[in-house]
Amino acid sequence: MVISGVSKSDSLDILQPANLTSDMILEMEEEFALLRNAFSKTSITDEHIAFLTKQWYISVLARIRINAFRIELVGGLYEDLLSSLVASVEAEAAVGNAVYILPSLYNHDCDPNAHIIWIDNADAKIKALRDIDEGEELRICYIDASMDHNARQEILLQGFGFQCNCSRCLHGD
Ligand SMILES: C[S@@+](CC[C@H](N)C(=O)[O-])C[C@H]1O[C@@H](n2cnc3c(N)ncnc32)[C@H](O)[C@@H]1O
Repeated sequence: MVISGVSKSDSLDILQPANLTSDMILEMEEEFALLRNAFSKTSITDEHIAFLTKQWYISVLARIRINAFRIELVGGLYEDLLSSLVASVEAEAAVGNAVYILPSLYNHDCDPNAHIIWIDNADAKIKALRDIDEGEELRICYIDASMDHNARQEILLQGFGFQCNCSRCLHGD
């Protein structure tokens, strides 16, 4: 999970690539003001909430965005789940977003060997998509892997802030 490090000035870009409208910025500012206001009404001293700056809030939202999973509950056969790769499922199917400690550690691969699934409840389970060698890193796919090389690179860079080092991308596929 990306939880440490100094937030970069481009956090805001990673937060909502391409779609960051002035309304959304306004909404974030309102949420931040609400949060600060809530703290200021408690007996917590200013010194203890000195960390609570707008930049801190934005960096937290950015980290949540990078690490969060869109939960799509799937009932039915285990085998059917293979067809429901993360980003290919319609947004309407999502029941919420969540950050999980362990699943947040999985790196992305455009040819993943594992997939996070939700069956009946919000407990995240990992399903192998093929035989996995001992010691092989488990990697999931953050996006729709059926897109072409350039489209995947762009989404991963703009949306998740990294240049993909998976074998498929390194081979220009
Ligand atoms: C959800 S975290 C995954 C865990 C992260 N590697 C860690 O150690 O905390 C996502 C971050 O991992 C890195 N990452 C994941 N998949 C990657 C990939 N295929 N190529 C390069 N960096 C990747 C990027 O820095 C990305 O922002």
